[in-house]
Amino acid sequence: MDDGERTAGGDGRPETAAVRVRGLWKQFGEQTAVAGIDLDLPAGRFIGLVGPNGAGKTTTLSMITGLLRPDSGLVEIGGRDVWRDPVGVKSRIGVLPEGLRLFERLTGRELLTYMGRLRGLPAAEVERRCDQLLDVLDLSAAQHKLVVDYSTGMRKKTGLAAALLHNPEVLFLDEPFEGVDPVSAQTIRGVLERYTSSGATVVFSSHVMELVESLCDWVAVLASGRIRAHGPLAEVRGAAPSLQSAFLELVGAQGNPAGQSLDWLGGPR
Ligand SMILES: Nc1ncnc2c1ncn2[C@@H]1O[C@H](COP(=O)(O)OP(=O)(O)OP(=O)(O)O)[C@@H](O)[C@H]1O
Repeated sequence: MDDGERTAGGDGRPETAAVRVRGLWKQFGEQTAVAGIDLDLPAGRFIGLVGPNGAGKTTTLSMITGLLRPDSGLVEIGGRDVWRDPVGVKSRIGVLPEGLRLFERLTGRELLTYMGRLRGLPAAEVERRCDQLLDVLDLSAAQHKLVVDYSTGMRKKTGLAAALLHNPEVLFLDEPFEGVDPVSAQTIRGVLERYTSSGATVVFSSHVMELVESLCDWVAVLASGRIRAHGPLAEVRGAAPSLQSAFLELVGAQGNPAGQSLDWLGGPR
């Protein structure tokens, strides 16, 4: 796509690219983590970035969101270059990174208030949005507890609230459901579905195919630092019975033959 703005959705929907990636490359010493990615992520979609462990998902998302400088390549969000206009881009995106670090000695409420003020929102608006987010994410009862005492799920939900406070156009989430119980997962899911139904874009990485299949309407499959397939979910799944089977075929996973070398396991003790 030369202008990078209109892309064919593949399911009959003409689409605007929320994120445009060209020739993205990252090397760590001898290890090529991301090997030349070209991708247009359509706006208003629930997008899953899937791939096996070590495929390059976190590295890709970190480069797209301006957290890690690529060796080469271009990333544009809403038509703005992430590395030439970092402030312009960062005001329009929300990020829930992997291994999220929060200020442990603030309460959940204080943390969100701080983030909202950093984003330049007026104090009254921050308070209003904090009330609503804490309520919707079931964090109201814990809002005056220190973050250091929060569980994994509470941390993810706090991170999500912080990423949503300024009402970004695109939300990037690295493994948002990892370590989250089914109740919290359902809550997070509801918030994200509501967010995308208003025309915003969610991009999240995961290796849990069932989750991606049930949430996303558009997927990109990454393996060994390269895009193996991308497009509307139904198109990527093709004739395969599930995204999981399509994924295994795409990433060429023969795997280890079910641990056949573990001849001692389960034998006489
Ligand atoms: N800072 C780093 N230094 C050296 N190698 C790195 C670094 N970050 C990532 N890598 C390597 O780059 C490759 C891609 O890693 P990345 O974390 O992006 O994969 P991933 O798809 O997010 O994996 P996972 O699903 O296991 O989180 C891996 O081989 C990893 O070991």
